[in-house]
Amino acid sequence: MTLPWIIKYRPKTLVEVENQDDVKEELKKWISSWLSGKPENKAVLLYGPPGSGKTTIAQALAHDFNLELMEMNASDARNITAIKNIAEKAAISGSLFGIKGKLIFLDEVDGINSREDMGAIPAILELIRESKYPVLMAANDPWDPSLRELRNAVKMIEVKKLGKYALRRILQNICKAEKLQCTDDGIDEIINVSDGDSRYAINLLEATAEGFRKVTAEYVKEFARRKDTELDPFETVRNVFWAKYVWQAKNAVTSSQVDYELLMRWFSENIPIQYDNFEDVYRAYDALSRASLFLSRAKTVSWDFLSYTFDLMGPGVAMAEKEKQSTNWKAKWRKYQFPQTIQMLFKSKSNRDTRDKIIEKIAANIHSSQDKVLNDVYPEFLIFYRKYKDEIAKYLDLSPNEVEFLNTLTGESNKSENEELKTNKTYYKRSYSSTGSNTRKRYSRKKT
Ligand SMILES: Nc1ncnc2c1ncn2[C@@H]1O[C@H](COP(=O)(O)OP(=O)(O)OP(=O)(O)O)[C@@H](O)[C@H]1O
Repeated sequence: MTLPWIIKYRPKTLVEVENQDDVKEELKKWISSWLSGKPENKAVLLYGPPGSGKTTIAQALAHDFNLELMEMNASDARNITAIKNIAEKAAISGSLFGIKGKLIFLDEVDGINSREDMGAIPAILELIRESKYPVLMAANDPWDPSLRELRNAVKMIEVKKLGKYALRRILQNICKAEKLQCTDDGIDEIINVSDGDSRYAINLLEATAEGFRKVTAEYVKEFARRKDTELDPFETVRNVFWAKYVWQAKNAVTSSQVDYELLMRWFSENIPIQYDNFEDVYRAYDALSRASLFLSRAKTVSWDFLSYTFDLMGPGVAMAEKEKQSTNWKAKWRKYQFPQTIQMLFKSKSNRDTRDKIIEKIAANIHSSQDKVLNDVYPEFLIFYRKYKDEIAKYLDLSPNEVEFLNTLTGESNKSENEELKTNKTYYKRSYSSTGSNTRKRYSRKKT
């Protein structure tokens, strides 16, 4: 099975984690204080730049102390119900079978927007107070004023970005394990452009190896970081749709810094915009729905499934266009659209209440949970709504307010709002709950 290397080579134990000795020592002391029944601090917040190893350290810590890691990824950490849910479980001492203790891990708490996610921080504070288990958190930037109370309630531990020597060892070990020809200048080039971000460095090594079967400085430059591009979902989506070959599409998704779940919404929104042929649209949605399935399996069963998410979301969506097989194929330029569901996150509370009412009605009609409807059904629902407005309004018994809301939402997107969204990097950051807990933090993810 081909696993992304960031997952395949993620250290399992603290000993395997390069450097970060102070962090490891402090964490071991902290967990030991819990095990001795006198916890020094109820919660710890690990903070440091992306790819410095926060998620990796959390997982290795749980492994070494034989603790069950109860992870919440970036979007869960913004969801009050999800936090309360985990808090309830955490308030009960002893696990179901009394074998393993637990370590609660909330990734990317700096992604919480105090205005939009009102209640999330108080819920986390309550979780810390009530929990019978240690609560570990991670953030890139914990200095936002809205996180002040949280900072006061935890012990803060800084995770510094990895130095060149550590990064070199990580990359060289992978080259050796993969029996890959990596020149010294190739590794140097990766280290230079990665700026201490090990996730980026490993992804770049993998992308270069996959594209060229050899890692030299020259080849690495081909894939080198174009920061803005990577953070830009428009670019990732375009690179996938315009990929002529499987490896190009795969590279576009694996090197993107955009959160996987978010990326799925982008594809979901833009597949019918990019593809004209109905069968291409069908194949692309089919691949995307399978990607979504594997992502949820990756999060709940095993991160091994994550590689399928990459393959289906990138090459699966890209190769859905049959015409690509012809020699005359040319990429079609299209104006991509922001996912409607993401735009909603930025709208006022009353709008969100209206949306939630609609979701409640859909959920009741299809006998599904509201969470499922929001994540899996709602994006497609909006596409169908454009076509079958009247029928849907009648069937769901929508109020005039709800109809107006849906009409606005499915009409022309608001330019200034898009600009605002474009600058909100929080939503673009790949979470490895996606891979990390993620992925994580993502795929997320986060989340490898
Ligand atoms: N100290 C380390 N030793 C060995 N490998 C590491 C180390 N730190 C990170 N890595 C590798 O880099 C990958 C990314 O690290 P990780 O996801 O833990 O970073 P992070 O700090 O949680 O990033 P983010 O803030 O973006 O979530 C891991 O999958 C692992 O393979």
